Amino acid sequence: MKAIEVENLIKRYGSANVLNGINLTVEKGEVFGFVGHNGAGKSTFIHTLTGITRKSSGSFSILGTPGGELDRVKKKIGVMPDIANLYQHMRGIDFLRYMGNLAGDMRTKRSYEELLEEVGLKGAGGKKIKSYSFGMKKKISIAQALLGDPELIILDEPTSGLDPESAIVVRKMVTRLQEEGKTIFLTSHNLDEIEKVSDRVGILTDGVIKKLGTPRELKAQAEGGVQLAVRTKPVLTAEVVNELKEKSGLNLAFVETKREFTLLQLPSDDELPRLTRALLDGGVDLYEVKVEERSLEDVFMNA
Ligand SMILES: Nc1ncnc2c1ncn2[C@@H]1O[C@H](COP(=O)(O)OP(=O)(O)OP(=O)(O)O)[C@@H](O)[C@H]1O
Repeated sequence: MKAIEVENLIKRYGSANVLNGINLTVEKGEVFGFVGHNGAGKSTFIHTLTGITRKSSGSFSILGTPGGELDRVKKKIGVMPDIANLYQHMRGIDFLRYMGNLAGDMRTKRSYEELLEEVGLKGAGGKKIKSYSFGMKKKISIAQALLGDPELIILDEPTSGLDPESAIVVRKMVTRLQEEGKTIFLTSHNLDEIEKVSDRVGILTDGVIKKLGTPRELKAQAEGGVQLAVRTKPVLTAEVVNELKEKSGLNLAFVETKREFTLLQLPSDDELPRLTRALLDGGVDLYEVKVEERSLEDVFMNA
């Protein structure tokens, strides 16, 4: 049984197809990172899968249950609410207990306090939510998604607005939840973070998933081969690089000079030994070569 299966899902708002035929399968136990620019439709996708909004057409199932029978499976899904939907007048701990009761959560008062601690809200349970900072509200939303021991946890931008230390706490939590066998579907605009925690990543562009794969697979698809930063004496100019290219027959491109480094592009790092030989044969002394990895950002920008 798959955690999420989506076939040709379309969601229209007025005449705009926000989701324009999404096909996706998320395996059980997977951490799936969903990325896309502002307004791409990530939240709309989550809202459709969780029954907050209705699909226009297509089909989906969650934990083996068709979208039309979502109520049967809702207790097994933990969704992080929008912070605007938190009960502001309640104390943090009371809010979690109240929501926990609704979700069939059996934990004791003490373990609600542990839950608060787990999301980085130790000692804040006695304060009213309206007095919480933005980051604290975000954390209690994450805690709400964990109530009732759900099998599938859906987190929409859990770390946006969190300080770096809190973001690390959340990332560790995601990894721990996966170790417990949970499936996690999360969105984030932080591509480094997505790469760190996700088994697979989907990039939503123009209403469809344009790129899908492990972070490694996606980076390997990035265009432009490998980028190298070489430190040489003398520092390489575009002219020297062109001469080198002609003499060696290497498919080499000059990118730019950054202080004592020259950035070069090669189709793949298989060509690196030939490049180093060509440099030495050309009377250039080589002090350092750094292969600059393609990032998910490169993939994202080209999606
Ligand atoms: N209830 C609604 N009625 C009409 N249009 C909507 C509604 N909700 C979302 N939209 C539109 O759908 C598009 C996708 O919005 P959505 O919030 O899903 O994007 P997102 O990828 O989550 O963006 P962000 O990264 O900024 O959170 C936007 O153009 C938005 O204006």
